Amino acid sequence: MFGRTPDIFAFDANKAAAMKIYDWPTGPYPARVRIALAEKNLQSSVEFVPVNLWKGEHKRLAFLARNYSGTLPVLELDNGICLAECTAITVYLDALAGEPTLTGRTPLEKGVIQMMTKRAEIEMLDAISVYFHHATPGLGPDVEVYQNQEWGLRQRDKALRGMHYFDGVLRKQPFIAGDAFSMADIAVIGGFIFAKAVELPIPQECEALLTWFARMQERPSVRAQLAIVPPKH
Ligand SMILES: N[C@@H](CCC(=O)N[C@@H](CS(=O)(=O)O)C(=O)NCC(=O)O)C(=O)O
Repeated sequence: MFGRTPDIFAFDANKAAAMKIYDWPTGPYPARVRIALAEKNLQSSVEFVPVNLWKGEHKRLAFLARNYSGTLPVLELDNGICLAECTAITVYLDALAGEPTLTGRTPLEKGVIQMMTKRAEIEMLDAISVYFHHATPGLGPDVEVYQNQEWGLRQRDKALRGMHYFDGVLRKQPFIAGDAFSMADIAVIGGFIFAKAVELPIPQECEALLTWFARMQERPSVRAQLAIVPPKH
């Protein structure tokens, strides 16, 4: 049905060195892919190409040709194929190098990790992003061409509810999707990064969530990402 596996699935260390990631080093979503790359020991296989969000470079035709949605990050393969969307990029990277360690090995693990990653986006990360773009100056007036403060504030409140939800999850299990670290944990870490960037505090009563985040920072991949100094824009 699918015929020959396309080249993009044939991992070749030399070819992989030609992979490019278009991103902003300290962006919350790009952080998800950077952490995944570190977890898979693939950082040396990619070239990072900065895209200045504050100048609206991600909304210019040249970039939109790489990602219709005009968001970062984008993974560009040496054959020109561009993968956008953090979850999709992580699934690709996890399958590219060795055994899957981030997206699940069994059908159930894969399903639960996908569900909890999407829930982390819907209930926390994306909600904070909407708050940032609609209820704060965001990327500035030249980029934020439409804002709806009420919608932004509603999404901020949704994110706070989401933090309580994940706190409840982590009172019953050590990681977001169960007994092992996964792509779902990385998505919630992205939520923490965005929450810090917009100065939205994690409620102090979310003790399990805060304890989990402290534990996540023991991972070299996470510690390294949080140590990146934001470049001037
Ligand atoms: N669904 C996308 C969302 C990506 C996203 O929103 N990225 C931010 C980058 S960052 O804010 O995390 O640095 C962006 O491009 N924002 C620009 C914009 O929304 O105009 C994904 O999962 O990759």
